[in-house]
Amino acid sequence: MLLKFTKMHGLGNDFMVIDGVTQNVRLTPEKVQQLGDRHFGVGFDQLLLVEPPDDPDMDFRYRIFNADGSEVEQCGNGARCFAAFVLERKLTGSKRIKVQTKGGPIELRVNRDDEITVDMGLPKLEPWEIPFKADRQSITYKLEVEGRDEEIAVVSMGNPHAVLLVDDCKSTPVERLGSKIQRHNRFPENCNVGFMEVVNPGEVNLRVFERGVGETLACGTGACAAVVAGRLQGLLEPTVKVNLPGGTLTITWKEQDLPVLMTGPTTRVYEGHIRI
Ligand SMILES: N[C@@H](CCC[C@H](N)C(=O)O)C(=O)O
Repeated sequence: MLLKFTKMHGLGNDFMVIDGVTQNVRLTPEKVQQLGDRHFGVGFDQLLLVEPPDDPDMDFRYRIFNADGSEVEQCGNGARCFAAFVLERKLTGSKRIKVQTKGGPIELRVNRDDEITVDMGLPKLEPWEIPFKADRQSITYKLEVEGRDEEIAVVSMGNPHAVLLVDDCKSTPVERLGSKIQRHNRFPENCNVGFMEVVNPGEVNLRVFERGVGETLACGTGACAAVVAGRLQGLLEPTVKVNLPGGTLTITWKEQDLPVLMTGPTTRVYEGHIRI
């Protein structure tokens, strides 16, 4: 079968986006891995599949696969690309798009063609919701890594995140620490690990070691989780500029019972087709 796709990115977090509304697409984890291979396939951090919704109140179903073939609950940068994709392909004419994901519903708002705000929903903080093994909910937890206690915050943005404060993002051993925390036995479904340096209450630097991929140039849900963790620790203002290696996102989280809003750009790189 000849499969049409679009290659896109959000701040260098790159995606193969497939229209599963007008094409009949069947993917296995092995197929996703082959397509995700940067030498033998298309190459991407995540594959995004647009499908018709199961829920009549929603406009689309948005499925997300990491490059290792695992299907996951949420992808923030992907959500912005998803909105640009469905508009460009005229799968919808609406600039407010309701999307069903494995991690819960989200709403996409298109401000300008190249800048999209996503209502990422409420962050979840109870340990069982992450999931994270702990007796009770707390703002931070001690986690033993390499024989030392690291202080982490845990947040679910639909998908699981650990967030650590660091003095200097650039010199942090993101891959070494990230891979240990990601697979720590207190995270039964593994997690994405963010290393956040607070520049001032309105700006942070962030690097994220993503589950199923490794360090990426940007992680939208990671940026949301970092701002939630920083706000809960009294370090950040309601709106924060999050500088990632691939560029900057604006994250707003005003209050506990309000959703997290993420604003940032999307880029279409090329369109292609591949025999699968
Ligand atoms: N790049 C993403 C997150 C993708 C999913 C993540 N790796 C996971 O396994 O949960 C983003 O922009 O949020």
